[in-house]
Amino acid sequence: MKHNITLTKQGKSANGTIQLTGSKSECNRALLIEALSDGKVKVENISDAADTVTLAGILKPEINDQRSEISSDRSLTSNLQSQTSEVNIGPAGTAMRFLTAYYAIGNQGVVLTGSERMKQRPIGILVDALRTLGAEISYEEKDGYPPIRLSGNFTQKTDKISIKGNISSQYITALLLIAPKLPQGLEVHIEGDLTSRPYVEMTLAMLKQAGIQYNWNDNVIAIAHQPYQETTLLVEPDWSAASYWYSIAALSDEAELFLPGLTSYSLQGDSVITEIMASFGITSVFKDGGVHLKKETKPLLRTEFDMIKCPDLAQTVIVICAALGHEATFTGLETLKIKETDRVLALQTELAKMGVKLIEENEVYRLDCSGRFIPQQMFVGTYDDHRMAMAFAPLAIIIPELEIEDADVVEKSYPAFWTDLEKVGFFSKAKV
Ligand SMILES: O=C(O)C1=C[C@@H](OP(=O)(O)O)[C@@H](O)[C@H](O)C1
Ligand SMILES: C=C(OP(=O)(O)O)C(=O)O
Repeated sequence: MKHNITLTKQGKSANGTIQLTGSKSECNRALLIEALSDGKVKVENISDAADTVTLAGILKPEINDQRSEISSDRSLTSNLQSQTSEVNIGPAGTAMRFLTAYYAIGNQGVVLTGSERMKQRPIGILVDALRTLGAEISYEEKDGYPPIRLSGNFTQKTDKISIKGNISSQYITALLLIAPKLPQGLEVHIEGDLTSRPYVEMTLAMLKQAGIQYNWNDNVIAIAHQPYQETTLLVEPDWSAASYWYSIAALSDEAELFLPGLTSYSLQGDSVITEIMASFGITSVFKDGGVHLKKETKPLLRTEFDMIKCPDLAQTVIVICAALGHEATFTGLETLKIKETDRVLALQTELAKMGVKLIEENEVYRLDCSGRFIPQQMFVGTYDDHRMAMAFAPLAIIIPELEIEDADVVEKSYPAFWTDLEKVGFFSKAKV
């Protein structure tokens, strides 16, 4: 059952310490590496993001028992336990792509499926690459989209594949994660531009931590067949989740927040939020084992933002600009249309409720704040997208009564979001 909440905020200051959950992206990679490592790799600081819990439950059937008690109707379960062959990963895109590669080279026949939205998120580019490698995969419903059937028969036919880089980096990560297990290793040739590049860098850095050597030259990444080394992968808190705290700081008159565990040398590309938010007067000081955010008043001069390396920050930054009435242009938003929802359309629809337009011209998006107003009340539609809920929630600082649709949507990456907000003076009430 979906339920909405009304969010209000007392005062315009935000002070406190917020312990964020582990990075969903790091955890999902770590779980795959662990599963492929023949027991050599362990994972520490596992995230409680629903997407990660779902993936862990599928890859580590022994924790399924515990999960069945905590699972919500959103985190769908794998039925590996009951020995049937359908694996349902719900709305977890990264997990869908990684498991496609994992089962493609395994010896277990499965049908891999997900939420209704997952059935609209393309997977054909990855399936084609895996078929070229030797996997047997067919589509159960619509060509190019989940659900897919993986036969469990795999004989490597080639060690070189070409793959488009501009649709989703997750396809490339999925291939790199299985590469060390392939008898002939793998050379991935990336065609055209590579979107979300820091996520590929994260994959390679984590493989390296697990003892895997690679070579990245121009558009070719090569990984030989090789064993994993014994190691423990320690997951850092989630920088994409941290972005909402930067947003709260930016919209407050006064803010001092401490986010333990975050580092300046993060594997997560979304740590670039520190640089982006410096332009909004938020300083980030790394000390005491985390990052201290502080609001300082300074003129906001930056007007161009390229989100191609950090697409998950796009909603956060666009909503902050809209809230501040700061006109800016945004590029690198192409992949937003195939995420949890069409995020461009969702932003356009919701920002229109405060008179702000996001106008596209030749892949450049201009935020037009000429008709902007601050309503007394606003209903925020969230479209099954956790980032819609979290990017708009800070608006409660400036909008007296904010209603947010389907509050549980945040569970996908940040289940404690609403309770964390209460620590700094937000108040959320179930809407009846
Ligand atoms: O590899 C990952 O962990 C992710 C890659 C990005 O996707 P795309 O490469 O599809 O942009 C990002 O948006 C997603 O939330 C997580
Ligand atoms: C796009 C996202 O996730 P995924 O692709 O894993 O569903 C996200 O968390 O913003």
